This record gives sequence, C-alpha cells and structure tokens, in this order.
Amino acid sequence: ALFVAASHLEYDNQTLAFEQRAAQRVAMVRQGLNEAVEVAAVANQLFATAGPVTRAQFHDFTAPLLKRHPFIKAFNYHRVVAGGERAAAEAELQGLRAGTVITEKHGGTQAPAPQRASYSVVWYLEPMAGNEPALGLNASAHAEVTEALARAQASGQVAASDLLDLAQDSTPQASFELIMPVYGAGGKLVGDTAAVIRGRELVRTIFDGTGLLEDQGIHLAVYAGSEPQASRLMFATAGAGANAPRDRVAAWVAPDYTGRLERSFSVAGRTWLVQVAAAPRAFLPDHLGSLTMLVGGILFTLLVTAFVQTTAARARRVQQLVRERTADLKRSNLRLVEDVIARRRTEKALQESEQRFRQLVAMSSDWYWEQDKDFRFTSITGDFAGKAGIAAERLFGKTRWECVPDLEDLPGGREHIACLHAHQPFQEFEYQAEDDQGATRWFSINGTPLFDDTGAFIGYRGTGSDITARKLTEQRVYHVAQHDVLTGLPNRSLLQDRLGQAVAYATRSGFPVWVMMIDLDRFKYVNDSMGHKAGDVLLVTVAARLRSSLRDSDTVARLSGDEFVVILSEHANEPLTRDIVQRVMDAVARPVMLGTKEFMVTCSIGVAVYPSEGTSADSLIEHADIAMYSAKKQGRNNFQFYTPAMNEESLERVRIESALRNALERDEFVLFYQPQVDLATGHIVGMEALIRWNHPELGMVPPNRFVPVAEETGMIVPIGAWVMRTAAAQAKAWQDAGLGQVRVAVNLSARQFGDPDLISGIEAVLADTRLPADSFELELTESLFMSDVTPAVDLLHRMKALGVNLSIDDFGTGYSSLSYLSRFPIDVLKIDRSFVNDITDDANDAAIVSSIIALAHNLKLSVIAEGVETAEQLDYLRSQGCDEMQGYYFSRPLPAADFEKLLRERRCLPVLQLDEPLAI
Ligand SMILES: Nc1nc2c(ncn2[C@@H]2O[C@@H]3COP(=O)(O)O[C@H]4[C@@H](O)[C@H](n5cnc6c(=O)[nH]c(N)nc65)O[C@@H]4COP(=O)(O)O[C@H]3[C@H]2O)c(=O)[nH]1
Repeated sequence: ALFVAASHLEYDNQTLAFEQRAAQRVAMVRQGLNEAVEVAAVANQLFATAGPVTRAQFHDFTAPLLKRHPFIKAFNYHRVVAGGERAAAEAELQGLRAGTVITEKHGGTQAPAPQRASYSVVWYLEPMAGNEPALGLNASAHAEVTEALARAQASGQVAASDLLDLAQDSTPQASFELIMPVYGAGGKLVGDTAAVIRGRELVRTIFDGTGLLEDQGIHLAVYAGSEPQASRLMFATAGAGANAPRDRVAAWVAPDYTGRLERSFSVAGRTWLVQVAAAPRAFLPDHLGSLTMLVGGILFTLLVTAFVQTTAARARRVQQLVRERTADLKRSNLRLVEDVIARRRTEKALQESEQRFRQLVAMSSDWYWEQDKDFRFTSITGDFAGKAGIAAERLFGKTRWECVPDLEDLPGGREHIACLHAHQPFQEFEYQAEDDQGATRWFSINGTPLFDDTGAFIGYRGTGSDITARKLTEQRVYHVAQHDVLTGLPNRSLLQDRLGQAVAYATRSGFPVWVMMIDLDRFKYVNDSMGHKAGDVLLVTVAARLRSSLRDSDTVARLSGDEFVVILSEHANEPLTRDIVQRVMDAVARPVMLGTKEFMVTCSIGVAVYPSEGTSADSLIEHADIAMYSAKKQGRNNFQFYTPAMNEESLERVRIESALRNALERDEFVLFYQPQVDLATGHIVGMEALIRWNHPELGMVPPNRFVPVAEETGMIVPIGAWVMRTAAAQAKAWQDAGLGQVRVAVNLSARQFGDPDLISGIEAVLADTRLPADSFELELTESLFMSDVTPAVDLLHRMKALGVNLSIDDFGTGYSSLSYLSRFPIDVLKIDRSFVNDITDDANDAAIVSSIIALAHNLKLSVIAEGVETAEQLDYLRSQGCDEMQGYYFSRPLPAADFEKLLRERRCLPVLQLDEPLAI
C-alpha cells in the first residue's frame, strides 16, 4: 500500500511538473505565432500607409524584417491582374526574370495558368533568391490563400492560410501564409500581402536558444487546426504521438507518468493546436522512492516471514520434541512398571531359587564354598562339617594350600594353583586332606572365578564333595584290574606296564631285559583229576615259589590258566644268567601237597631277551611264548631261549591262514577215515572222519597244522559243516552199499560249538544225506565246557534230541571235572592218546586209563581208546573192559577208497579167546 501511495504521489509530482513544462511550451508557440502575425501586419502596413509601393520600397521594407525573423520564407505582394492585363503583366515580370509567366501549381506540377478573368499574381517577392519559382504564381488558384484572404478582408485582421505547398519547394513543407488585403483607391482590393512562413522553422525559431526542443523528456507537436490531423501537422519533435496506454491494474499499482496536454488557441483567424506529450521514461528513476519502499517492504516482509517461519519451525520442533519426550516418558514409565514387575518376579524367583538351592545343598553330598580375591575362604555352606568332617571355621581366612600344606606336591596340584592365579574355572580337582579326626579323606572340588561389573577379579565360588569312598573303590578296582585275583600277581595289563618300564630302563641303561614265559606241564590233569580247588592251590603255590625265587625288583605276572610271565632286568652288579632260569624251574618242580597227596609239577619255560637279534620290545612276550612252545616240544621240564628260527613256525601259520581262505572253494580238502573197532567182536563198527588238506604246494597238510588256525580265524565253521556233510554222505553210501551199519564220527571244534546254526546244520545234514542219526557221532573236547557248563548242557541235550551220538574226545587232557559228566547226555568217552601211549610203561597212566574206563561204565558210557599202536596196549585196554579201539595198530586213517576196501574185505581185529591169559 505504501508503495502504491508513494507511486501515486510520484505520479502527481510528475504530472505537475509536466503540466508546467507543457504550458510553457504552448505559451511560447502562441507568442511566436502572434509575433509572426505582427510582422505580417507590419508588412501590410506599408501598403496601407504609403499608397502604391514600388518593388524597391517593398524590398527595402521587408529586408530588415526578413533578417530579424528568419522563419519568414518570403514576403509576397499579390497584385490582382485582370485577364486582359495578363500579357502586360507577364511582360513586366519577364523584365525581372526572363521567361516568367503567370503560373499555377496543381498536384505538385507548376504550369502556366489557364486564361482566367483575374489573377492574384505574386508580384513582389522578397527575397527573390531561393523563391524564384513563386514569381508570377497565381495565388488565387489556391483555395487556402483565397479563403484566408476572404477572412482577412472580413475581419480586417491578418488571416492565416491553411497549410500549403510552396511553389519554391520541390518537396512539400508545412508552410502557411499570413495574409492581409491591400486596398487601392476607393477601397478596391488591389492585392494582398502575404508573409510566407515555414511552420517548422517558425517553431524552431520560437524555441531557439531555450533548449526546450532538445528536451528528450517532452515531445511537442503543433497543428494548424483544431484537430491533430497529419495533414495539418506543422511541427513535431521526434517521438511525438508515442505512448501506448498501460493496463489499468499496472497503472494503478505503479502509475507510470504518461502526460499529454493539448491546447488550442486562435491566432490570425485560425485555430492552432499544440500537443505536448511526455516521452516514455525509465521507470526506476521516477519511482526510486516507492521502489525503495517496495524493496524495503519486501525485504522486511521476507525478514519477518523468515523470522515467523523460524519461530514457527522452532515452535513446531519444540512441540515435536515435547511430543517425543512425552512418548519417551510414557515408554520409560511403561518400562519402569514392567521392570518393577519383572524385578518382583525375579526377586520371587530368586527367593524360590535360593530356597531350592538351600534344600538341594542340604540334600546333596556337595557343599558350597566362596573365596575372596586372595583365595581365602569367606563362606562355606551346606553342612561342610558333617560332609567333610572338618569344622568350617578352620578354613575361614585361609587359602586351600594353607589348609592342605602338601597340595602343591599332589598330582596336578601345581597346575591347580596356576589355574587359580590365571583366574580360570576348574573342575574335579581332587586332593587328599586330613579331617578333624586325623583320618585321610579325598575331596573333589569344582570352581569358577568371579568378576565384578568392571571385570575385576573378586574371588572364586564352587562346590566340593567327599569322594573318599569312591577313591577307595577306585583303588581296589585298580588293584583288581591290575592283578590276578587268585594269585595276587600282576595281570596282563600291569605286565604290559612293567614291561614298558623294563624296556625303557634297558634302552636307557644298555643292560638287557629277559622275559620268561612259564607254562606248567600237565596242569590240566591236576585240575581235572583233583578238582579246581587243587588246581587253584597248585597255582597259588607256584606263584609264591616264582615270587620267592626272584628278586623283589623282578615282575612275576600270571597271564592266564597256568601261564606265568617273569620280567628280569639286569643290573650293573647282577648279571642275568641261565642259572636264574634253572633256579625258577627247580623252585617250581619241588613237590606240592595237594590235600593229602604229594604232587610233582614241572614247567616249560621260554625266554626272550631284549635287545637281541630279531626281538623288538613289542615282540618280547610273543617270542618268549614261541620259545616256551619250543621247550614244550622238546619234552617237559625244559627251557629254551628264543631264536629267530623258532619264528619260522609262526610265519608258516600266517602262510597257512592266507592259503586256507580259498581252500574250501577250491575243493582242496579231503576226508580220511580211521576205523573204530569193537574189541569184543573185532569188527569195524565205525570210523572217525579226519580232515586233510591237499594243498597244491604244501602237499597233504595234517590237521594239527591248519585246524588251530581255522579255529582262530573262524574258518572252521564252514569247513566243519563241509566235513559233517561229506562224512555223513560217505557213511550213508557205504551203508547203502551193504558194507554194514558203520557209524561215522566227526570232530566238532569250539567255534562250531558256539555257532547258533549248529543244530539246524546237523539236522539239515541228516535230512539231506538220510543217514540214520544213530550212525552219526559228534566228538567234542572237554575244553568246550570249560567256561560255562549250563549252556553247554542245554546245547548237548538239543543235539542229543536229534538222535546222534556224542563222545568226549581226548578225555583226561581237558579241564572239566569228572562230576560234570553225569549232567551231560554223553554216549562215549574217548581216552586220550597220551594216556594210551604210556599205559604199558607208566603205572600212573595205566591207573588213569583203568579208572576212566570204570568211571565211564559206571555212568553207562561206552569207552573208546585212541592211539592204540601196540598189541600190549590193546591187550591192556581189553583187560580193562574198554569197548572200542582206534589206532595205527589196526589201521591208520585212510582215504575213502582204501577204507572202503577194508570194509569190503570185512577186515577185523583178531578176537582173543576168553581162555587166553591177558598180557598186561
Ligand atoms: N600217533 C598216533 N596217532 C594216531 C593213532 N591213531 C590215530 N592217530 C591220530 O590221532 C588223531 C585222532 O584225532 P583227534 O584226537 O580227534 O585229533 C584230531 C582232531 O582234533 C583234529 N581234526 C582232524 N580232523 C578234524 C576235523 O574234521 N574237524 C576238526 N574240528 N578237527 C579235526 O586234528 C587232530 C589230529 O588229527 P590227525 O592228524 O588226523 O590225527 C588223528 C589220527 O591220525 C596212533 O595209533 N598213533
């Protein structure tokens, strides 16, 4: 608003200034015109006062006027010439200027005037120079002149003609004449005077020296008429008539000065129009004040807006902040409430947990302890005194190693203390300590380090328990695990330990170590004939003798059964000699009292030496074992040192084992049959099937070379099945061939005995071969029943239920007690070859054989003696009532074809006549 108001004010100022300046210009034009009229009147005055005026007078009179008023182009005197005077007039004019005739100018071309009744001829013309064409011109042919003259005549005043083209101007210029009539005598119009005025020059002269025309800010136009018509325009400065009108609103907001002033006035009987217009002006200079105000206003507004904006924004931010804070507060409040609830819940849970903990601690065998950062006990709960037998007060303020002075020296003690100093958790650290009664107890503790919020170590917390009972049990178990229960000697496990130590010592010291493998001769016999208890007594006695015959530093261990191992380490002043081995043998060989009987027991010893050729630390026991077997082969009560050659035998085992794998598939096994002869009739009543292995490279391999290997590897199961099937089929074939109801016996190994498919296998063999079950006999060794009798009894009954015969092979060599026999569904006892062999030389063996026969008959069992080689042996057996025999004396085991021959020949044993004396 201020800007608009100021603009209007500025506009008013400009209007005022313009109007003043316009009025000044109008006044000057008017005055100039009046001045011209005056001059024209003065020129006419000459004629009025002086009467007829000569050309010279006219010249003299007008010359100064022309000089003073340069805007006057010429002064004319128009003389009225009648039509008849034309020629004379022209002649006079030609005297002035050759060739001059009365002319008229129409449409821009000047030509001699047509014949008229009268002419108003330009008669005097001043100055002549420059106006020559006008001389002789008929002015009355020009309506502008005629009309002005008429007005002048009527008014008696100078009359201005309309604008006209002058004859002397080749290009039309806005000119007019100021005319006044000249009367002759009698008031007759004789002519008129005219001041020829160039409009442009008139105006220029008016403003000459004022500098107003040069004012670019104002345009000026002068019209010889009341209307601003182009045809009447006498003068105009450049730019006059411009000024496009602006739109209203713009004009109202910032009115731009568009001054325009028109004034008309009457001079010389004619209306003159002066038009003054302000030139378009630069807006800025005229509106500096208002614009400054506008800019200032806008800036102020902007500043205020910015201020308001900033303030509003701040207010909004504050509001937002308040909202956020309020929301935060609400959330915090909510969280606080939740925290309070959670804390209450936690506190309750804590109380419950503490109560639970107390109850559990009270019920558990553990106690709970805490230590400060110096590892001093600060708290011990959970009936420590009751559980550990130590008053807790004894421990408060002390470290564990202050309470248990030798803690550091215990196994893991140093590591435990280092672990504490490293602030690490620990588990199941076990240590020994004395309780308040002075008894030694074992404790186990677990602990974890404690740290405060800053991570600083503040102590330990943990549990403890009394593990004395467990420790004692462990010690007992350990001892049991490491020792043989019967003899108290180290067992195989401890032996390995000791052996390791001895080897390490030998390696370190360079002194040799000897390992002796000791096996009691004929221990099985003692066990069987005198019972397990006697066997145990014998073993305990031998163990004690071995122990006492050796140094304390030597190890005597029991491996299994009657096998003992001795480790002897040589020392600087005690060289190992063969005498030591002999001493051991002698000690064992002393008579032993078993019950009321005195018994002689001998042993076989194998010795392996480390270091020695071919014996590594790992193979010591194996080599001692090989040496011991070698000793046994040599005969009883013997010892052998291991030599690499002995190892050959074991290597052969490996060879056999690998070859055995494919033997069955390759059909390399054959069965030999050895006849079993009835001693009463002398007839072959049966045969024992004995396997042979017809190896392509090894030749005919006897069973004692491969059966043990097959047993160890389990291959005996399929091989045994093949034997049963082949033997049964063979027996059936011979029976069918009418060679008698011969019985066939096959050996059953321990592995087969343990085979769950055994019964079904036998059943299938009998079904498939259709051999009568009572023609099939299974030979079992006593060792089959050694471990557990009950399942064996059950199995034997199931076998027996099939209808087959069962015999006990190698009777007398095994471990089984004779008393078991009554529980077994046995049909036959087979006296071992070793007893038969010696019956004629050894009274002992003869007694054993006769008692076996008596026992078997008592149990309603028949007896067969194997390994009968001589007639003496046969006779003795016969005399003792033995039922059957088998042995080289009658026949070696034969291939099937040879055996068949025997059957066909009906070969039989000569039967003794009852009256012949028995050769014993
Ligand atoms: N010195 C001497 N020996 C005689 C005399 N009469 C028979 N023999 C031999 O004594 C062994 C008797 O068989 P065994 O005690 O069951 O002892 C058998 C038996 O335990 C086992 N065996 C043989 N064939 C089989 C089989 O098919 N299966 C199983 N599991 N073992 C078998 O191999 C052992 C040895 O068999 P063989 O070498 O055939 O040896 C046979 C036989 O040839 C004699 O008058 N003097």
